[in-house]
Amino acid sequence: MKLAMIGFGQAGGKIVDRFLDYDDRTGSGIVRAAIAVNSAKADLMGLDNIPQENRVLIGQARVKGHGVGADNELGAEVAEEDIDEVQNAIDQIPTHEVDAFLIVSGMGGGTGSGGAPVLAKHLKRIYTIPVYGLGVLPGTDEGGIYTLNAARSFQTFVREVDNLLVFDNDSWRQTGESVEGGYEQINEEIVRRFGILFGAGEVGDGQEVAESVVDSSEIINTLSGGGVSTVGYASEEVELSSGGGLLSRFTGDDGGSDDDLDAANTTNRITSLVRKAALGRLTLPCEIEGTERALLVLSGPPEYLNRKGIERGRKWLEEETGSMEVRGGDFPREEPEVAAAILLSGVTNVPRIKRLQQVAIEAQDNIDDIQQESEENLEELVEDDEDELEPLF
Ligand SMILES: Nc1nc2c(ncn2[C@@H]2O[C@H](COP(=O)(O)OP(=O)(O)OP(=O)(O)O)[C@@H](O)[C@H]2O)c(=O)[nH]1
Repeated sequence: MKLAMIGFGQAGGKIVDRFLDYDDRTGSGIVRAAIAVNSAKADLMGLDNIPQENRVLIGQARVKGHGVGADNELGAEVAEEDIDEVQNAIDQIPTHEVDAFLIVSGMGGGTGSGGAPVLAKHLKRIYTIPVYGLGVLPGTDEGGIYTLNAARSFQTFVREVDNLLVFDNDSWRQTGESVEGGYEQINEEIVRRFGILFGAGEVGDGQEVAESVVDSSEIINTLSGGGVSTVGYASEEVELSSGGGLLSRFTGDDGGSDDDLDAANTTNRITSLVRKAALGRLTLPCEIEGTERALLVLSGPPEYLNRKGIERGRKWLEEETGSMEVRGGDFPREEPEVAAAILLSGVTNVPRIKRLQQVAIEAQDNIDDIQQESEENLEELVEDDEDELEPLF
């Protein structure tokens, strides 16, 4: 699947930068275009791979290239004011060659969390291709303002995009390690998981064609219907065999039984990887039961992939999620590992989101209280005034 990626804010820019590096390393060809948007000049300068001409500085008139300092209302305002600058950069992209937009952003800061939903709304008005979001939730130890920004922005972002893929920094830091210390690893995890998913179907010249190919339309169908998505992943190292495939490693006389054993091993490996991926750490931890749609992608050397394994994995996912819309296919790659990536789309039972919604409600209540208080004060003042004025009439 070919994507136009737009990294909004520092986290978004760094992750898109990393996607370009991933594309380079793996030849997966998913990033058709990459743009970084930020209100902080230094963050744009710190990027390695996004071309200079695709780095857009917004809000210069307001914040002079210094960032919005975690003020996400200001982030949204400068995005709205300078949306034409962003559009100018997007105009340079051959959008007819792109299957979807992916707006990547941290939800805790000011620029990305404020600006990403503004851009999503803008793109949806102009283009007919899907606009997806990849939102990164802050660590809970990062402080109230980050949580509050994420709580506010999440609701808006999920409403504006066709689907919001979520990665929760909080559940990914190592114990005792600050989130900042772990960004390198975290970002690698993000590009690996989303890279395999979006990379499926992008079979390059000379690559094996998958037995049951996952193509862009299957990814789009899984993401259609909106809501929030999470991704599971598990992998196992295997030996890359040259030419003769896996069978060449068996030397028994009875070729037939080796064949059976081989197929059974392959099937078992796939089904256990699917379970590990779905029940292990998800990019956004949640109950998988109640998921609306799912997509299973099995990647690895073709001799380690088989239709039976994928079919069993798919059936198991149907039972576990209760969804009747579980798609599956393979993604042959000459890498010494077999990996299962599972996209769970339209997840409903997500404790982290419930907590964030609670924060948003409490913040709203506080605002209501403050407003109510000031209205009461105002009424009192008016009444006092009236009391005072009464004798005059
Ligand atoms: N996964 C990941 N998260 C990051 C990274 N950098 C920052 N974050 C997270 O993103 C949030 C901060 O957002 P940033 O993108 O730095 O902020 P911004 O959108 O540039 O906004 P301002 O700096 O306030 O102008 C925090 O919650 C961090 O945890 C990164 O490289 N990877």
